[in-house]
Order: sequence, then structure tokens, then C-alpha cells
Amino acid sequence: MYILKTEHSFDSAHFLANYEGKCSNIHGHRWKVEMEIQSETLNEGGQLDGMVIDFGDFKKDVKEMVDSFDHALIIQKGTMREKTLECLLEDEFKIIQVNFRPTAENFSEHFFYEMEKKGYNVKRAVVYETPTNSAVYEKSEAR
Ligand SMILES: Nc1nc2c(c(=O)[nH]1)N=C([C@H](O)[C@H](O)COP(=O)(O)OP(=O)(O)OP(=O)(O)O)CN2
Ligand SMILES: [Zn+2]
Repeated sequence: MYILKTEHSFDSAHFLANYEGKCSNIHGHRWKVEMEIQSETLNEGGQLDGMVIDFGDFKKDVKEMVDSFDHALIIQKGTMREKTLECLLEDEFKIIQVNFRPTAENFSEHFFYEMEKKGYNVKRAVVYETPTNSAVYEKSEAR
């Protein structure tokens, strides 16, 4: 099995609604996303000989996905008053509303399936919220 890995980071703000503690306030992270894809085989012949995929293409897809969250305020839908949201949007802040609580765990699952949608055979997605705290999403082995 061949495994390719690349990473990209984004800087964004979030808060955890219904959380008791400092993370209920708006705060920022440099989120690092590590993406691993897998293949049993390599391309044979031509430009891609000996490669699963060109790192350039893999990196570009991860970057594009991750950059869409860069320099934004990430909000779980329904957790901010409409009036507050309207004001932020009116003032042209970059707001991204997601259907999940913006935790490292949920982001790792989100990025995993976003890459699958792009056609990748994803092994694992890791999201670092801080340099020492990370969450991993991978599919559990079928029993
Ligand atoms: N399992 C999870 N726990 C927490 C998550 C998460 O995504 N998954 N997220 C948070 C908050 O977003 C918070 O920003 C993380 O805070 P903390 O671990 O305290 O990180 P700091 O580096 O800010 O901690 P210091 O001790 O102040 O350096 C909370 N939990
Ligand atoms: Zn946080």
C-alpha cells in the first residue's frame, strides 16, 4: 500500500456554542490539516510513472479546500443571533456557516469527505487546532 501525505494550514476564528469555558468566546487558531491518501498501485509509464498522483495536483486540491476557510469567522449554523450575523455580513466580514460544531474532530471528518468527493481514496485526515492538539478521522475497518 502506498500512502501520500500533504498538509496545508488556515487561520480562522471560531467559537464553541453551548461550551462552558474560554472557547465559548470568539478566538482564533492556525489550523493545520494533514491529508493522507492511499493506493495499492502506481501509475505506469508517461509523466505519472511511479506515482500514485502528482504531488502538485494533490497539494493543489488540499490547498484549495483548506484555503476556502482562511481568514474567516466559522460559525455553526443557528448558534449566533440573526441580528448579529446580519451586521457582520453587512460589514462584509468573511463568515462561513457550517452544519457542525467547529471542533477539530468535526473538521477532520469534513475534510476527509470533501477529499472523497473530489475522487481521492482517503486514508486519514488530521486537523491540528493547536500545535499540540489534533483530531484524526479515518474510516473504521469493516468487521
Ligand atoms: N476534543 C476537543 N476539545 C476541544 C476542542 C476541540 O476541537 N476538540 N476545541 C476547543 C477550543 O476550540 C479551544 O480553542 C482549544 O482550547 P485549549 O485546548 O484550551 O487550547 P489552548 O492552546 O488555547 O490552551 P492553553 O492552555 O490556553 O494554551 C476546546 N476543546
Ligand atoms: Zn478553538
